[in-house]
Formats: sequence, C-alpha cells, structure tokens
Amino acid sequence: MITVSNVTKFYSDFKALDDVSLVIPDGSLTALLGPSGSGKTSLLRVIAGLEEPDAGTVVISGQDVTHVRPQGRNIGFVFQHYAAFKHMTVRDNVAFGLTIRKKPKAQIDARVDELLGIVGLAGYHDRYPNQLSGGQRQRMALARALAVDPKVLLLDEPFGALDAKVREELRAWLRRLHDEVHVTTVLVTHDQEEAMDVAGHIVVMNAGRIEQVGTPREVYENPQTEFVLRFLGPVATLRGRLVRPHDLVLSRLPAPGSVAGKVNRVTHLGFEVRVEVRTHDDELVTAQLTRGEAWHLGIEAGDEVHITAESSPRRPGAGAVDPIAAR
Ligand SMILES: Nc1ncnc2c1ncn2[C@@H]1O[C@H](COP(=O)(O)OP(=O)(O)OP(=O)(O)O)[C@@H](O)[C@H]1O
Repeated sequence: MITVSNVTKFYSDFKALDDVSLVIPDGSLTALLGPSGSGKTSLLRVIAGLEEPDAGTVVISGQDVTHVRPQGRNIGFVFQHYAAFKHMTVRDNVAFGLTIRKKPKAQIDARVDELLGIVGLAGYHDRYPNQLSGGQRQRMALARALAVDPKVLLLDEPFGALDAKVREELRAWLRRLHDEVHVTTVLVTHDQEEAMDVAGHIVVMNAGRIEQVGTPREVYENPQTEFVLRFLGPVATLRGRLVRPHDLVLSRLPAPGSVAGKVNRVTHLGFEVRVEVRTHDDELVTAQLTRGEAWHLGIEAGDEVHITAESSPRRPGAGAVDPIAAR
C-alpha cells in the first residue's frame, strides 16, 4: 500500500501539489488522470523519491520513505521517453538491475528469459534498442523495471509518444501483465480513455489537488464535481443542468419534465447518431443516440421533439454503482 498524506510541493513560489492525500491499495492499477499541469507527474515523482515534498509524508508498505532516496524505495519506473542503454543489448538492458546487484549469471539469464517472455520479446535478447519499434522499446523498459521485483511500478505516460494503434495494444497488454504479476502500479496519463480502459482506480487531479478517486465507473457515472464530469466525457446542458449526451432521451410526445424543441441537425457517425436540438427556450442541446434508437424514432431536421434527461446509474437494471463490485 502507498499512503500519501497531506503532501504539498512548491517549485519556487508555485504550488504544484496542494495538501494531497491518497491511499493506493496493494496490487492495484491506479491512474493519475488530469489535464496538463494538474500535478500528476509531480505526485508520481514524490512517490518515486525524485522530488521531496515541502510538507507531508509518503509511506510505502508501512515504511515512511519521505526522506529515502529513490534507490532505497524498491520501485520500478518507466517514462515516456525511456532512455535505454543504446550500446547494450536487450538482454543486458533488462539484466541491468540484477547485474549491478551482482546476482549469479544463471539466475540473471533465467529471469531475463522469463521477463522477455512476459513482455512478448522472447528471442529478442541480442538486438540493440535501435533495432526495436517504439512499442517494443517500452515493453523492454517495463521488463527492465520489473527485473528487480519492485514493490511498486511507476509509469509516467509510458505510451505517450506512440501512435494510437500501438498505444491501444500496449494498454491491453499492460492490463494482462498486471493481472499476471499484480505489482502495485501507478500510471500517469492525461488521456481519460486510457485511464478508463486500463486502470482499476482513477485519481482525477486538477490544479494540484485531487478532485475524486474511484473506479472508472464511479468517476464517470457519479462525478462529485463539475470538473470531473466535464473532464471524463462530453456534457450537454438542459435547463441549466449538466448531463451526458447519451443520457438524453428524445421522444415524439411530451413526457414528465421534458423540454420541447426542434431538431436542427442529425449527424450519422456509424453506430452513434448525434441530434442537435434547439429548445423553445433557445438552448442548443446535442443528444447522442444509437443508430437503432435514431432509426426507431425516424427523426429528421425540422421535426418537433421532446427531450428528457436520464441519469444512467438510476436507469432500470443498471442499479446503483457498487464501489467494490465495479471492476
Ligand atoms: N521543476 C519544475 N520547476 C518549476 N515548475 C515546475 C517544475 N515541474 C513542474 N512544474 C510546474 O508544476 C505544475 C505541475 O506540473 P506536473 O508536471 O506535475 O503536471 P502534470 O499534470 O504532470 O502535467 P503534464 O501532463 O503536462 O506533464 C505545472 O504548472 C508545471 O509547470
């Protein structure tokens, strides 16, 4: 378990972290999610010991490590622009931490084989980093970080520099890897889809503070602040109330609490259909329908419709969100 208590971090007179407290459970995969400058990297660096906080403490597995150097914390790291040792083979890069700990050669060879298998680079022992693709290099970096059996794995935008398709593959792969090795993992990302896709817990950060902590479902379906609601997905405004566009229901006939309007535009985006409605109070509202729903309604520009806002957690069958059962 990682326990961060009342951590404040200044860079000169700029407060990058403002009284941050957080508990990261053992074996979890936690994403620190927030816009650029919200303090994600600073928090990760404080956990890693690369930055010392101005106030507060960091405890890892019961040990107060606030003033312990990174080398003494038993953590593994991977950064976005991972600096591999270019003159060393994949084998030697992965073995590095074990070699400097003077482990026996047979033990190192066995561990390297095992790790290269886990990260999908079996047989790549003798290549050099410049003979690998970007995604393969990041996987080698993960193998290297895992080699010394860290208690905690810290990843700062590890797939940030890669193209969308490779990122997606690596995310799926990271999830599987985490299921296999269960090392407590903290991942920094500014990409909400990446966080929702890969993490079991999401810590939403804004301006040096934590806005909300929860499972992907909790933070998406029960956002505690307007910031979280807006950061995690699109929002529409209906009579001043903020809702997700897919929680807007359109009907031909008025319903209790519905708002009347005229369809401005219908956009077909494959599975999704966006319907822009100008209400009679002159609000412009975009509802998101499935193709089936849109077809069923047979809606076209110029039609009169009635809009109702539904909140997804209360939709029949969905039930309340159970923080334990969700993911
Ligand atoms: N070494 C530093 N000296 C001065 N200011 C810094 C330093 N490192 C970070 N900052 C500032 O602290 C704030 C938080 O930075 P941090 O890197 O933690 O944010 P972030 O959420 O990780 O952002 P990004 O997604 O852009 O990396 C930013 O405003 C940044 O400019």
